Amino acid sequence: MAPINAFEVNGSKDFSPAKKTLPEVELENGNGSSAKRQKDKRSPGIFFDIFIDVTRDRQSEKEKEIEREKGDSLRERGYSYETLLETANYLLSRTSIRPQIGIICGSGMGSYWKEGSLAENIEDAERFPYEEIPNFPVSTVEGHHGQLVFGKISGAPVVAMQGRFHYYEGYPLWKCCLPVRVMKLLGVQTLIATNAAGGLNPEFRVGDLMIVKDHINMMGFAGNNPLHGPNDERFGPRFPPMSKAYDYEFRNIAKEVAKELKIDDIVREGVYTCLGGPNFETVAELNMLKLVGCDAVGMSTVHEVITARHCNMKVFGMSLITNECVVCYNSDEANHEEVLDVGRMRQEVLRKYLSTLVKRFAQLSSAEVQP
Ligand SMILES: O=P(O)(O)O[C@@H]1C[C@H](O)[C@@H](CO)O1
Ligand code: HPA
Repeated sequence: MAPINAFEVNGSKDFSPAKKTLPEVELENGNGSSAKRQKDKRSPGIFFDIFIDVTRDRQSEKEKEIEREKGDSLRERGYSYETLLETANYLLSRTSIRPQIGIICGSGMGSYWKEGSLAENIEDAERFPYEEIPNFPVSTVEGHHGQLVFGKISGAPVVAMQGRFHYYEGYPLWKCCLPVRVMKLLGVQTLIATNAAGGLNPEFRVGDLMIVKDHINMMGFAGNNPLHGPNDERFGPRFPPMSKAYDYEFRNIAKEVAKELKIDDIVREGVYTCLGGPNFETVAELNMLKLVGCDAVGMSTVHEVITARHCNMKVFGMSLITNECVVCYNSDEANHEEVLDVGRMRQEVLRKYLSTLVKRFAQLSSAEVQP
């Protein structure tokens, strides 16, 4: 039997290369007028002019309506550039800190308890409870502090979220990520997003730290994305690339620093994914996530990183592996207390590691702006 030729479809052979130019098409606009009709010599001049004017008026009315709706829906969502600028200006008028780095403290990293955590060790700290910040959501997770902390870490000006917003709390993704855009308007150039996560990679151990190399946006597969809806170009483009989401240089620095601090035996690198929560995953779900290349699973971060990259912030992601994911039916079940306990046990290491990283990232950024 003759081998099947990939170019042979339904018996016809076409080996010609793809045409470089596209065939001309006649475009019909939304109101039914077309270039052809405009050129139609048989149309009586005066009626034709009136027809064109009416069409043009209708078109500009329609455009205005679309613009109005776009503005309204953004306002309704409390997410307009102007609204977030109001929030950023409120904060800037109450603190002298001009943060360069934004940090989101995950479940194991100071969002639940004060003593010893990174967020509690910020120098010259000025704290803003979320409920006092205009247009800000409030934390509903029990035990989350829910405050923005401005100050310095190793001399670098920072703002830290002590408690984040999760989708499972009932907030839409854009609202979970609102603080990231506020950070951008505060002048933040680098986002450090941390989280607690279950380890899927069989080589990971509880208490390991995973530098996030990439993510899989599971919720995005179903169309749930923080950038869904009208796009405001002042934040970023309609179709942002996401193939360099986690900064390569930051990841290398994190590996170097892990060696310097002699914690490289617990520092890993891998792919993070986020599901909506609040339930922990089924065995079948975890097996599927493993199969598609996820090393750790959590309930946050992915949408924050998408929002940060959309507005051109550099991103570093770090997961604390708080539990081994249960991938057979006779193992113990995951629970939130375990997540918090591991966070508490690792907080000293995390504080040291992250504060060194803040210092190095800040040095890198200031070196980049030198002429
Ligand atoms: O805020 P993160 O993503 O660190 O919190 C994880 C996910 C859930 O909120 C919680 C589960 O224990 O930890
Ligand atoms: O196993 C987990 N699954 C989802 N989120 C988590 N956060 C900590 N551990 C986990």
